[in-house]
Amino acid sequence: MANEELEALRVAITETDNDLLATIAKRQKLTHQVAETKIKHHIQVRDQVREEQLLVRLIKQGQEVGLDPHFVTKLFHVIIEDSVLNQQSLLAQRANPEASLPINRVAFLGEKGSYSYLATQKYFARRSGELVEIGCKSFPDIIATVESNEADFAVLPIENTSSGSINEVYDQLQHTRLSIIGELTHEINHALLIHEDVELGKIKTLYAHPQVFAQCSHFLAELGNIEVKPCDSTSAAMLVVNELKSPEVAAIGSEGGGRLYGLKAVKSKLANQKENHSRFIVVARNPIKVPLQVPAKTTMIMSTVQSPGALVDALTVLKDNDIAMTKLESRPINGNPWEEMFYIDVEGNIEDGPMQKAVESLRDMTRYFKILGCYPVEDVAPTRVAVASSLTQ
Ligand SMILES: C=C(O[C@@H]1C=C(C(=O)O)C=C[C@H]1O)C(=O)O
Repeated sequence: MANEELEALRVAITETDNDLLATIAKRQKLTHQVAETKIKHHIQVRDQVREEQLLVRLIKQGQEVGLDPHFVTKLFHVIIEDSVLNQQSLLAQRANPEASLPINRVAFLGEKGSYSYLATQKYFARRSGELVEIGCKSFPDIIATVESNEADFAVLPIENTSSGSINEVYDQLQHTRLSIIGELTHEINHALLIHEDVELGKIKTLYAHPQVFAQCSHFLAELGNIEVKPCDSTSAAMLVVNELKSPEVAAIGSEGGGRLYGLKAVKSKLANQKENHSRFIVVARNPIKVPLQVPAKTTMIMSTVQSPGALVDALTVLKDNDIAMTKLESRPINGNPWEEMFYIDVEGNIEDGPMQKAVESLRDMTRYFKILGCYPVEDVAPTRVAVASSLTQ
């Protein structure tokens, strides 16, 4: 009897969920039309005034039907983020028809289940065309695969909130002819993964990528006397544990990835930082044009002349042109001891006037200067509304 009652309610919930999906799909189609209109009339994709107005109205209307303002705000932040990213992606694809391929061959580190694999899936979900995944063993292999035209794109992790910059990838960028055409941030939730058929006993050996060990150093210190074995990728670590089927071994990787290898997660959130995210870049053989209606970022590398204040002078050029720097990184130059290559991320489109002026000055005053790429910003900062005040309106 209780079961029948529950079943009937669940049928009604299923129907409501289906209606919700249909409504969200309808909204998405409308925002697609909005993007077409913005292309035609050269209007900026993001309109935070409009977002604020709609959030205030929805919070109020939600409250009238008994919905918590925080819930409504959170829900619509997700919906708006998706809408903005889809519109940006459409504009970028229209501006670069030659880069919109029927088949996207994408190189990444590891195999199915690695974090790079998950990031690849996420980035290419918004692009048209079929996805062909090409798993690689190392960062140089990934770059070579795109340079030799065996792949069209590569997805590479560049920095992580727990372990910082991924130097190996920065070093690869110094020598490649490839351009950065996109970026994305992906949550990295490290879990302890063991084979499904074994009981969690005394783990003696842990398999993972060296980056993972770096991000989980506090957890490893707690574990004490355990042998850590570095692998080429998190998916390679999962494969080893799957094959060994021993209660004494475990891998660290994503829970979803582990499932693909018959592994279960027995502990999660293992990284030193609670908020553990990685930023990935997407590279291709040719640069792309970013429409001026889309927020853009530009990455450049340079080595300055060896005189006091040379780096300060270079950074002053950015300041004088009102260009905001979002990241500054330095790496040694191979073969030139004690000389540094600076990697600079700035907000701005390479086709914008102030950016062109700054680039011209930087080319003149540095020993080496190269633009690594200009690409759409994937980070959609949520529009904040004062929840309490909107309720009193
Ligand atoms: C859909 C639009 O584009 C963006 C997305 C919005 C949304 O999904 O509601 C609102 C404003 C814009 O930032 C729009 O301009 O109306």
